[in-house]
Amino acid sequence: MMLHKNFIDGQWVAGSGETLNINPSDTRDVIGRYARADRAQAQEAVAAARAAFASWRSAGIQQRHDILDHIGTEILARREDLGRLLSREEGKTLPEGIGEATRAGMIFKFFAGEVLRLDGERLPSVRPGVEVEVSREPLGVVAVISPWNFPIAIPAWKIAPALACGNCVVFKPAALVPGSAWALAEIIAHSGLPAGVFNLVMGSGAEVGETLVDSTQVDALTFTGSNTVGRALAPRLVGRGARVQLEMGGKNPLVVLDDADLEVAVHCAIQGAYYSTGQRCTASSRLIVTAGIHDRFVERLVEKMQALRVDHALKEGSDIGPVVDQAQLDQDLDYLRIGREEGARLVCGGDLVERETPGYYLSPALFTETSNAMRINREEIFGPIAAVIRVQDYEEALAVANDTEFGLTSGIVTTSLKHASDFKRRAQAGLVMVNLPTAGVDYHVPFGGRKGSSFGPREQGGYAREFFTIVKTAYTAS
Ligand SMILES: NC(=O)C1=CN([C@@H]2O[C@H](COP(=O)(O)OP(=O)(O)OC[C@H]3O[C@@H](n4cnc5c(N)ncnc54)[C@H](O)[C@@H]3O)[C@@H](O)[C@H]2O)C=CC1
Ligand SMILES: O=C(O)CCC(=O)C(=O)O
Repeated sequence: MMLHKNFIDGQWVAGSGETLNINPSDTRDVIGRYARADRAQAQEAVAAARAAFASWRSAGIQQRHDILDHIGTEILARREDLGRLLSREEGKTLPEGIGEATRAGMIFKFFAGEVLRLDGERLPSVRPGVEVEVSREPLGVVAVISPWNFPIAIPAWKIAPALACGNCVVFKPAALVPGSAWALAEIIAHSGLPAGVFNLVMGSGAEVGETLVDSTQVDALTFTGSNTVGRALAPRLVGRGARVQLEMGGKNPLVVLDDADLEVAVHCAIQGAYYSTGQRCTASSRLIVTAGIHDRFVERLVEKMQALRVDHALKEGSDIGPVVDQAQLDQDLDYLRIGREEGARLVCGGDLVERETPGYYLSPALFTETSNAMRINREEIFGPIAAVIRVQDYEEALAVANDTEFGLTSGIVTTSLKHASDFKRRAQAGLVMVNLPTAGVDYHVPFGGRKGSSFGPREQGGYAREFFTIVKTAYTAS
């Protein structure tokens, strides 16, 4: 089996060890061998990025555009294969895997266009005879640390804007999903980028991640992952004057009001809570339902949940793939136990399921009779588990929705324009969804949360430039 190497300074290099990635739908299926970088290699990658910066920052915008556009074209041309690899490695279903690969291609295309749109401003000065220009410059070396749940889209929405703005990149993917990261790196490696502008170092957070965080040659870190890790890393970067952007967890509410269209409400709950095995930071884990529709909603939701097919991610007809690995499955099972101990009623699912292939299969679970104070409603579970909270009216629903330390996405299902408009104004979240699932976002508009979910400027869309560039104000006597 071929060893997939790290990519440093334009060269493919073996690491100090190897990682095997395993298919969570069939644990007998070893997908590949991936080089594991150590601290020294992480430092070499940073040094290569630093050395490449001077020329890349001044590379013409046509060259930058063409390279990013080419990467996007390649990803789109290979989206079926990339999607298949992604689904095999991460466990989301094949349509979801191909959808994610497509999104990654679109992201590179979008940021190719952004290269041409990185504008500045020219203003009159308050002093006669002076002109003011405001321009944007790249930061330097950007470290990209990404999680396992979106193995190609999240790296794409960090790497593409970083390069578009003229930065060099050192990319450390999650150890569970090196395959998608390597495939993306291979496409980037063949795109005509000068050596050192993009580097891949696969390895552990403790070794490679920590080295990037503490390297004085790294100017910025863009991180997506757990709240615990993100919160711990941020002060270290800020302390040495580096920039940091964090996207972390969510405990996203979906409010369902009495006047909701029942089918829309159930569709949003199923999509938001259980698709992608609930392993999305945008997942709806709290279903906040007013009393008049509560019983009908629960009954219809359970009916639909029972029809969901949990099976091998690559099998046709699978709605929900496996949980990503044993550790995440243990975490999910722990929360199922905690929910029961807290007095919540498990009305559906939560069972380990046996399929033809040995995998981490868990049936989607629904708790009812829960309160917002319970741990299952306060902590991010990151699995196919949701809880219904019964409320009396819209005001209570809104208060419960906002009563969380997180603030990534917040959804409402209603036919009332008044309540929808009010919710858009008062939901304490970075993203608000009306009659749509809380998960599933566009690639050309800002993405990010409030409170404990995010830190720093938004990702994606034109707003990404706020993080990946630094502003300069120049005064000229005319
Ligand atoms: N909000 C989100 O998008 C995500 C949330 N999670 C949550 O986090 C839990 C654990 O998942 P993990 O993938 O292990 O998340 P994690 O936060 O441990 O890992 C995310 C990334 O950070 C790296 N990392 C870990 N420790 C580091 C350190 N000390 N220094 C630098 N880099 C470090 C990891 O190698 C990975 O690339 C999940 O069960 C879930 O609750 C996980 C993935 C995504
Ligand atoms: O829901 C989406 O489309 C994005 C989710 C996401 O970024 C995440 O789970 O990390």
